[in-house]
Amino acid sequence: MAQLPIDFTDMARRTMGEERFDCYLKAFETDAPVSIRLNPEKAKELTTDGERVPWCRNAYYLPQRPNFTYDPLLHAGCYYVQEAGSMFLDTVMQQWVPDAPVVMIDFCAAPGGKSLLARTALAAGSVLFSNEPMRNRANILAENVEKWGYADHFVTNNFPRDYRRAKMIADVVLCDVPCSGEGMFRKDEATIREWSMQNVEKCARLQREIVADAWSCLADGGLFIYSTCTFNTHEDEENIQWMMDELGAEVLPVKVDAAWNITGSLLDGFSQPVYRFIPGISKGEGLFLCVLRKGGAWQQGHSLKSLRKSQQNLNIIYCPKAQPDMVKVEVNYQQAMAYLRHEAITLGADVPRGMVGICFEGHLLGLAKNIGNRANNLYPKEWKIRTTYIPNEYETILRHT
Ligand SMILES: C[S@@+](CC[C@H](N)C(=O)[O-])C[C@H]1O[C@@H](n2cnc3c(N)ncnc32)[C@H](O)[C@@H]1O
Repeated sequence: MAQLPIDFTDMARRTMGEERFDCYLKAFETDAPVSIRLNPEKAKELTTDGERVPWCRNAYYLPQRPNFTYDPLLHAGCYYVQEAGSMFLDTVMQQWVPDAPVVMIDFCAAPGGKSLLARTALAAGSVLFSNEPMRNRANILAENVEKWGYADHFVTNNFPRDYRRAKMIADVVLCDVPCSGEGMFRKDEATIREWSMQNVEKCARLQREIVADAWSCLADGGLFIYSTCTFNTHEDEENIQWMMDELGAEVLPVKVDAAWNITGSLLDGFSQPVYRFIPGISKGEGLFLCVLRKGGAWQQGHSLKSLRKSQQNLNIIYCPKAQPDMVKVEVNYQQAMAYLRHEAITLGADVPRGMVGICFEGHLLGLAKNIGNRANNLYPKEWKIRTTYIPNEYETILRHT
């Protein structure tokens, strides 16, 4: 592992305290836990035997990291591989998001883990806009959203200021802001090399810019969820203090279980409820999260009414489409992998010509045009898996209930 920067260890030891910091360092001697979240709309008959992630519905730790690329059910959107700490969002959504149709915007959404979780947790009739300003990352987000397959889930490629200019209004806003990534050090060595005190300060400034634009899109009485995957108080507590002072935000508490070992405020003199998952202390990688509310009375349905007009000014790169009626064809594991590699596949002689849906274990992978002696593969080229090796046997990650 790359050496942790001395400025980081000095600061983290000071803010976390000696005992916590030692637990955190010890975490580097073990691998990061692997966890997945099932899609309740698609994986109805599926489960897995791992230990449950206690703060999130439908979520499990796996005993080891399988090669997910070789599982067609991942590509079918039956589950998503997500770091467990990030799944704390589910507890927050259950406690604070109204059980009524709402508009939600996730301003920094790629690759999409929190957006997919949020879409699953929102009440029917809600609309979620998942935004990502970097085009290549927005395309990955759109792929994940399409595979997850919920109605009323849009992907945009804008900056938060474009939403402000479009006068978009949401009941719930999530800003999982770009950060210095201290919580990812165990999982991703590149974040260690990129870390510097200057970068922490640069991130803290950018985060305030994003938050200010996002805040202007929040309805009166609306909820604002701020999160980072870093531990330093400049990007965390100090930004929350700034939101309270400059934007008039009120911080809301979240009921948590003591067994989750969540760490609260690490800033002297700051006693608002904030929630930190520190590797070695909570079972996951790093997360900082705080829930805030805008003043004023929330009016149900108000934001949905103004949506049509404001969304015209956004760069929507994906909107959900209804699946056309078609014949579904079940394929075996080798055929499924060939299909996902964008190769032509041959279907049975009894399969009718024309557009067919290719399914693995009953789950749709995508479309093909059957022309008789072969089927033209219509799986999106950008999604194709690039592995040349395919295991002979299907190693299942999920099992039927
Ligand atoms: C921590 S990641 C988000 C992870 C995501 N929420 C998830 O759960 O998969 C932060 C994202 O913010 C994006 N970003 C960078 N600059 C931004 C800006 N000015 N406004 C909004 N998002 C930005 C990054 O490209 C990155 O995809």
